[in-house]
Amino acid sequence: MKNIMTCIGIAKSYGSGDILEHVLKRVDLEFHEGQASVLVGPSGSGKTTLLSILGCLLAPSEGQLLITDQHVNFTDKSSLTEVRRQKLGFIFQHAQLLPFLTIEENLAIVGRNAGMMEEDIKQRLDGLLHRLELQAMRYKHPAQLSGGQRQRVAIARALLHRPSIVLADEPTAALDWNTGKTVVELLLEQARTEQAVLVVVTHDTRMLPLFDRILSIADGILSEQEQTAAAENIFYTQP
Ligand SMILES: Nc1ncnc2c1ncn2[C@@H]1O[C@H](COP(=O)(O)OP(=O)(O)OP(=O)(O)O)[C@@H](O)[C@H]1O
Repeated sequence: MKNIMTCIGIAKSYGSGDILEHVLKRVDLEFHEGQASVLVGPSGSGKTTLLSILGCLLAPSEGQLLITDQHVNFTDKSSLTEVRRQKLGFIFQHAQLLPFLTIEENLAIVGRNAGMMEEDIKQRLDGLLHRLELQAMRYKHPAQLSGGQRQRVAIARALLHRPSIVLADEPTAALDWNTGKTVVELLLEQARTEQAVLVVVTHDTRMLPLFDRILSIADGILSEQEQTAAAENIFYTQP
């Protein structure tokens, strides 16, 4: 399996002097194409911090991030924007669609930012709207959609430009369990179809068995749990 993203000795601290907080101590990780990881840990353990570094939104204090064998230069703003537009897709807790644009326009803008041809954008849009059962929403505005429908649009938007990495921060936190599970299943299915690396932060341990690997952060240290053992542990310990 092709290696898409590598963290080498990534550390992150906030503050300075006596109030220096070491949120991530040393993260060494590889992500392979088509691999879906879930990132868990207590509140404040550094999940969003790590996801932000992987998404080239936040510079690490130490270490290197490689995306498709290229070192990410966190001091070069224009190359960071280029990496984000070409290689990354994001999904947040709230879909964060542009309210004054239709669903079609919200999606097309991502393709244009990535430099795709209009014909390619149209074909890609048609395909994703069909796969995510959103055709009827095409000319509607975000406010006319339910929370689950908006998150399905957010999945389409994250995938439109064929990114090699898709990052999702609490994508189901604003949804009920059934809608949230459907959204995560769709996200997993679509990311696997596209052979993209998927990393999802969630507090919902019921989602864990759906993923290929479970990454857990505690006290600044990231560890990987065996999928079967972790899933069994969670099922037996849940109230
Ligand atoms: N910009 C910042 N400046 C200073 N400290 C920060 C900043 N961002 C995060 N932190 C601190 O870093 C720690 C980790 O925060 P982070 O948001 O990454 O955790 P998290 O695991 O995603 O938490 P949650 O599950 O509650 O969303 C917290 O103690 C937080 O207060």
